[in-house]
Amino acid sequence: MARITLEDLAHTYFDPAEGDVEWAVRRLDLEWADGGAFALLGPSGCGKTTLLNIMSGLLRPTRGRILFDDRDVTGLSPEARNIAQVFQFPVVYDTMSVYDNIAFPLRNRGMAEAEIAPRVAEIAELTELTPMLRQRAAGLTADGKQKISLARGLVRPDVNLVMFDEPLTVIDPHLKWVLRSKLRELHQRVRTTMIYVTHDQTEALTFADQVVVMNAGEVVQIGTPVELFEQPQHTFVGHFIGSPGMNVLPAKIENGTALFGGQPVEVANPVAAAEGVVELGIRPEFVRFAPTGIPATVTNVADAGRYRIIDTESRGHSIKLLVDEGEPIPSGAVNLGFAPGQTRLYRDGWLIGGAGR
Ligand SMILES: Nc1ncnc2c1ncn2[C@@H]1O[C@H](COP(=O)(O)OP(=O)(O)OP(=O)(O)O)[C@@H](O)[C@H]1O
Repeated sequence: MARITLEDLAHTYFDPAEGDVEWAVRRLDLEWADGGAFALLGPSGCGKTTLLNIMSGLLRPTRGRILFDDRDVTGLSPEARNIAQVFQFPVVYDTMSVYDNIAFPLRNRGMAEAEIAPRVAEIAELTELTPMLRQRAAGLTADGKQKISLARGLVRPDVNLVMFDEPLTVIDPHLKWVLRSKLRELHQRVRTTMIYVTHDQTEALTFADQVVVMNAGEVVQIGTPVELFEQPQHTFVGHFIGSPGMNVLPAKIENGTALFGGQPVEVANPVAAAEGVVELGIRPEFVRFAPTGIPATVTNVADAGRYRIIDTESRGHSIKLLVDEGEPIPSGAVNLGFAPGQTRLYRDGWLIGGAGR
């Protein structure tokens, strides 16, 4: 196990000497605590795989250093870093048995057969492979083969880090749910530093204690699932996490007061020192129908099981809110109230007075 530090890291696939090049990962300082369960979450193309390959040693960063505890590993090969990686698609030896596939990384490191057997048995149990241990891997379904990859990634007790790169892509939906909880349970048992890379918020939020959210080559927030939900430091986080995501509305600050459509709105973050055009963020969970407030019109009602998602329009802007099952929904002209403790202002995407900028 190790604490992983990324120091002043940046990467471009182009020649930086050419000047104004595109950066796949922009300047980054990040520490992954020893033994933590992390997720790296962001949309396609935001730089997750680039960062993962830099940490595993497949890619040398254009700038910066990678430390495992206090050891600089920037120039070390993947093998020398002693990490395990599970990829999106199964990597298995078809001609070997399931048992031999799982035992492979242990044999490779010279572990005695007497020690290998209980370790393989334990990991096979966790990944539900026990009944197939004697079968040849070739006979398994895509699900089964990916479970072997997961088991192989998890079997070595001495690794510095286990990285999962969208590992559940080929797994069927029911098993996905089972494996997600199993991975979390497994982390709690072994406490190896684990990083789970995904674009799926449910996978990230179920697995991780700390989620690192990336957008456009940049880390926009690191936080617990609750922090990301309750205190988004960037409008991207508000919008990307949550279903539906945070409402982001144009607003202004005049004489220390936040205004939406010219109407004063009470907000949670300090805005007295700011002035001018900003964005107002409020999650649908914290918008209510109210006797007075922001005038709006209901445009759509969608049933989402225990609650409904209401679309409204106010001064040409869409505002969503959630209403519990059984609660009445007014029609025609309505008024909306924003919970003041959950209404925040952002400038250029970043929370005003927040930690980001
Ligand atoms: N070999 C490459 N050459 C040039 N540009 C690349 C290369 N690999 C990635 N990129 C670019 O770097 C940026 C980050 O890509 P990266 O694959 O790291 O993102 P990602 O978040 O992992 O996306 P995905 O989930 O789709 O794999 C993107 O703009 C991508 O087009």
